[in-house]
Amino acid sequence: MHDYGPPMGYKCTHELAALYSSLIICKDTQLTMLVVTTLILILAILWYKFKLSNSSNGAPPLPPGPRSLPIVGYLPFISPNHLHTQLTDMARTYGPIFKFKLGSKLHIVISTPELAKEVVRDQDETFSNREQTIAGLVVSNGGQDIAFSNNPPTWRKLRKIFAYEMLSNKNLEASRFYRMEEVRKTVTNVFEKIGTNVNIREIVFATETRVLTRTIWESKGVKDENLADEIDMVSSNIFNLLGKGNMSDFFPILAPFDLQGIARDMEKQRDKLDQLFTRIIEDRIQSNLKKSQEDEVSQEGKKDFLQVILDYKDEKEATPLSMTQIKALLLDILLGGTETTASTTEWIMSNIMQNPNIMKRVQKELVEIVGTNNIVEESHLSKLQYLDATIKETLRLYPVSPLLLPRSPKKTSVVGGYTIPKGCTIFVNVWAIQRDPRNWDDPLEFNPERFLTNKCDYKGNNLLFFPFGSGRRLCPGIPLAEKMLTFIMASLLHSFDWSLPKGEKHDFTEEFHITMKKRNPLIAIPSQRLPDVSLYM
Ligand code: HEM
Repeated sequence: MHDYGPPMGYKCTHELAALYSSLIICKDTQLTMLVVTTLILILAILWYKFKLSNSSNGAPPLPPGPRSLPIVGYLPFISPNHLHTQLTDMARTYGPIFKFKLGSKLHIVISTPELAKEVVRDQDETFSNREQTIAGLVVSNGGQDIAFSNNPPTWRKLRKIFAYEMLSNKNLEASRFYRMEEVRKTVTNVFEKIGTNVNIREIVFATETRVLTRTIWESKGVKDENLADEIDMVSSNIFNLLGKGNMSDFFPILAPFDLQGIARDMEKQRDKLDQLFTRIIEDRIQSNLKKSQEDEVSQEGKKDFLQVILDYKDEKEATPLSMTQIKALLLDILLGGTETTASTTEWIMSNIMQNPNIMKRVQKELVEIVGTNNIVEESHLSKLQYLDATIKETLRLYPVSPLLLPRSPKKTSVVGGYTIPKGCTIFVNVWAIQRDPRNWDDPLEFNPERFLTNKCDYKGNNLLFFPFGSGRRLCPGIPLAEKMLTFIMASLLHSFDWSLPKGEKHDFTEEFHITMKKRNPLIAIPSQRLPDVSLYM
């Protein structure tokens, strides 16, 4: 029996007594409640202080010296499909820099141009490592390519060859014919489908794969459509696997079990691609041996990419590239170029179709620059300023890599006054920055006009608009991407009018895998626009 009387000043009524006895049963319970209440109070105070220290609104000034960034959440293993929007919402609560754990891995999210500058420009060297995923490491043979590499000497060498040799103006000019022929083939294919459903993403993916495969190895002779189709299929499979959330990445302790079979499936795809590449490279080495030195393949200015890579010799040591390095370059150009261009084209077309006035204006420009008794050629592209602005506006609202390719600091460093531990994962939320009302007027309005007045480019110098990244890891494929995006869009809009299937509505739902694409593919119906049918042949 415990004797707890009513508090002083209370009349002992039956109700009060009943309430009292239901709340306070014994002394031990009272003590427990006291401890629990105190704990809750302490946690509430800590949470409040923590929120304040992360809040962008009314945040107290940071004390001098780096502070530890508190963890704002432990996201359990999640499907990454909406990661960029989730992280944008979290930034509204926790401010422009916050950290959270995905599984056992620490992630830091940056959501303002000022902080992005600290990472990708001011401390570019420190933050130049990539966050390496298991699928990425498998497909790149342990990061031996450019995109997944964390080995500065190899990365530098391969990137130099990629940007200055393969994608040099001279080589891009030499491969102009393949782009022209393949884009024309696509126009003919679409013409045959007039009045029926066309999947925009699929036709662009196939066009881009054919352009790239021919640019890589078909300077003359190798015309293997099946090979291009096989590569098309393997690349799509690789992309699917790269975009899957892998438990082993978030809980490395589980990696040996490969519970989702992602590493195993990726090994299969890598081996298939490896066999295809081996076939192509060995064929070329054999045919080079047979051919005379005056052969077209080896003539200045007429080399395809494969020949450029095979002829490359290290400046100092005069050593050629290893077979693994050659394959790694082929892998990067195929993976880097197909999915990104196809997804971006689909977003551009969706936005243009949803805005009939913009469609009219793009087509009016095409009539002025190209004419209606002519076909689009690369010489027209630089004059298509309104189309260029429309592409930029799409890349602003729908950057296909909304969090860039994640980076990781080589050493512990400081960003925004906070300590950033070595080896964590950094997400630069370009999607949030490019939609932030502090950076853009009416940010959610699709308005290409803004890029006619504001002549900014996407070469990584302007951290309000950097869909291709910035700093030393900036996308090296920009010259090719820009040509292909403009050429395909100009050709599809010059040759056809486009409408949605009856009863369909525009759907802009995003889904983020390794790139951000439309959840439901854009299906559109083409109709003939040019008077002369021979312009479609
Ligand atoms: C619409 C087209 C494209 C977009 C939006 C795009 C975007 C990007 C982004 C955001 C990055 C990461 C940059 C960073 O971390 O700062 C990147 C890297 C890369 N891109 Fe692209 N890209 C496109 C087309 C291409 C093309 C056509 C190629 C090749 C022909 C390519 C090859 C690469 C490679 C190899 C990397 C890795 C660079 C490195 O890690 O050093 N990309 N791209």
